[in-house]
Amino acid sequence: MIEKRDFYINGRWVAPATPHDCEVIDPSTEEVCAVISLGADADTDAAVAAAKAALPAWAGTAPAERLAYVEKILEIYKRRQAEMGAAISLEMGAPIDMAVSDQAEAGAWHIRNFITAFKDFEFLRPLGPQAPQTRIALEPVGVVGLITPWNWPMNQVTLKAIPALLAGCTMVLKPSEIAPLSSLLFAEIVDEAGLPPGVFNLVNGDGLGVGTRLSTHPDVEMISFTGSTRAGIAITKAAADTVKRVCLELGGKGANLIFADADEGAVRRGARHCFNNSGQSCNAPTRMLVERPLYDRAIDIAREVAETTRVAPAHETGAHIGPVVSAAQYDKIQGLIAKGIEEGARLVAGGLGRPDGLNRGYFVRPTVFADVVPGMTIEKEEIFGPVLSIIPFDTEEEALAIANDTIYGLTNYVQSQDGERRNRLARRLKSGMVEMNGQSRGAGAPFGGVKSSGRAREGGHWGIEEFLDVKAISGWHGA
Ligand SMILES: NC(=O)c1ccc[n+]([C@@H]2O[C@H](COP(=O)([O-])OP(=O)(O)OC[C@H]3O[C@@H](n4cnc5c(N)ncnc54)[C@H](O)[C@@H]3O)[C@@H](O)[C@H]2O)c1
Repeated sequence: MIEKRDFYINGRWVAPATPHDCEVIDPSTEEVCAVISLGADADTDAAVAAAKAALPAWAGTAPAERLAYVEKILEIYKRRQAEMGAAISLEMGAPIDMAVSDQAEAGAWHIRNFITAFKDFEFLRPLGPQAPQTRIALEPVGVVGLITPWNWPMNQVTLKAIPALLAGCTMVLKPSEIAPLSSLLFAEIVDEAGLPPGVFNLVNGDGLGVGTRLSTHPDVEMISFTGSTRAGIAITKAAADTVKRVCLELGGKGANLIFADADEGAVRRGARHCFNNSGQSCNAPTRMLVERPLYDRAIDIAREVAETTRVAPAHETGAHIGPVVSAAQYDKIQGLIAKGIEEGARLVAGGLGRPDGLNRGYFVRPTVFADVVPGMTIEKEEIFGPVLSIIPFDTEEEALAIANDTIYGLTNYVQSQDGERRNRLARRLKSGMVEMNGQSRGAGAPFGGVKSSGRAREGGHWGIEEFLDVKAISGWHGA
C-alpha cells in the first residue's frame, strides 16, 4: 500500500495541517491502492503564501534560466517515464503499455513542444511601424492555481505547470483526488530539478476544499482548470469576486463526419479513437455521423471493432482497454447505456453490465448504438465511457447542423477525400479544433474549445501566452 500523505510546499514535503486521509482506489480491482491527504484551507494558504513569496525572484529570472529548469525537468521526466506510466495505470486504469507510451508520453511531448515554442518567444514586441515608440510587454500573471482531472493526468499537468514556469508564474497544483499519484511523482521530478522553493507547490484535496479555496483566494491571480463543465462554472463563479483570469478546458461531444468517399480505414479509426482510454477523453469522437451510402457498412465495421476490443485489467501488458476510473463513472455510464436503449437507439454491440469474465473492477463493454436520433440523451450528454453513437445523414448541410447542435465545441472530425469539402467544413464546424482524415494536431498547436467546452488554449505559444498579462507601453526609449 502506497502512503503519500504529505504535500509539497515551499520546496519541502510537509504533513497536512490537519490529518484527513483519502483512499485511492485501483479501478481494476476496486481495492484501496494508496492513501493520500485532503488539504484544508490552512494547507492551501501555506502553499499560496509560498508561491507569493517566490514570485518576485522567479518572475525576474532570465527566460534562458527558466528554460534550463524546464529542460532539466524533461530530462528527469524521461528517465522516470516508466514509473510515471505505472502510477497513471494504477490510479486511473489505463493499460500499462498505453499508460507509458501514450499517457506519460503525452506529458513529455508537451514539455518538448513548450521548449521549442519558448526558444523564439518574445516577451517584448513592437506594436508595429505605425507606432514606433510603442511596445507590447508580456508579463507573468502572478500566482496561479492549477486544477486538473484524472483522465489524462500528466497531459493536463504538463499543459499547465510547464508554461506557467516558462512564463515566470509561481503556482499551486491541485490534482484530481481520484488520481493524485502521478502528480505526486511530478512534484518529485520538479524537486529533483532544483527549482527555487515556493515556485511549484502541490496540495492534494477535493473540489469543495482546496479547489474552492484556490478559486476564491485573493492572492491567486488566475485559475487554469481542466475538468467537467459543472466544475468549470462553479470555479468561474467562485473566482468572480477576486476578478481572476479563469481558463477552462471542459467537456466535449465530438462529431466525426464520415462521407461515403472517406478512406477505407476511417470508420475503424473513428471507433477505435472513441474507445481509446476507455472513452475517457474530452476530445473523443463519440458521435459518428455517416453518409447514408456507407451507413450499414459503417455499423458492421464499428460492431466488429467493439467486439474485438479486448477489455482487461490495467496491469496486463498488450493492446486492450482498461476499466473506467471509478464506481461513480461506471454507474453513470451504465445509466446512459440504459437510457439509449430506453429511448430507442439500436444496440449493435456491448450494452449493460461487465464484459464476460470480469466480475470485479469498473469494466465497461465497448458499446455501439446505431440509429441514434439527434436529441436523444446519448447524443447530447458527454458519456465519458466506451460508447459510440452512429447517426446517418444525407447531405453535408444536415451533417453540419447535427454536429453543431450541441452545447460543446471541442474537437470535430471530418473524413472525406474531397479536399474542398474538408476545408469548407473545417471553417463551419463550431469547435476549437477540427481534425481531418486521421491527421492529429501538429506539435505546438493550441488545444481548446468554444461554448461549454471552455475557451482556454493550451500548448505551444498559445499555452505560454495564457499565463502572461499584456501591457501596452508608449514613449518607449530606443529601438
Ligand atoms: N477540455 C479538456 O481539455 C478536457 C480534458 C480532460 C478532461 N476534461 C473533462 O473533465 C471531466 C472529467 O474529469 P473529472 O471528473 O475529474 O472532472 P471534475 O470537474 O469533477 O474534476 C476536475 C478537477 O476539478 C476539481 N473540482 C471539482 N469541483 C470543483 C469545484 N467546485 N471547485 C474547484 N475545483 C473543483 C476536482 O477535484 C478535480 O481536481 C470530463 O467532463 C472531461 O470532458 C476536459
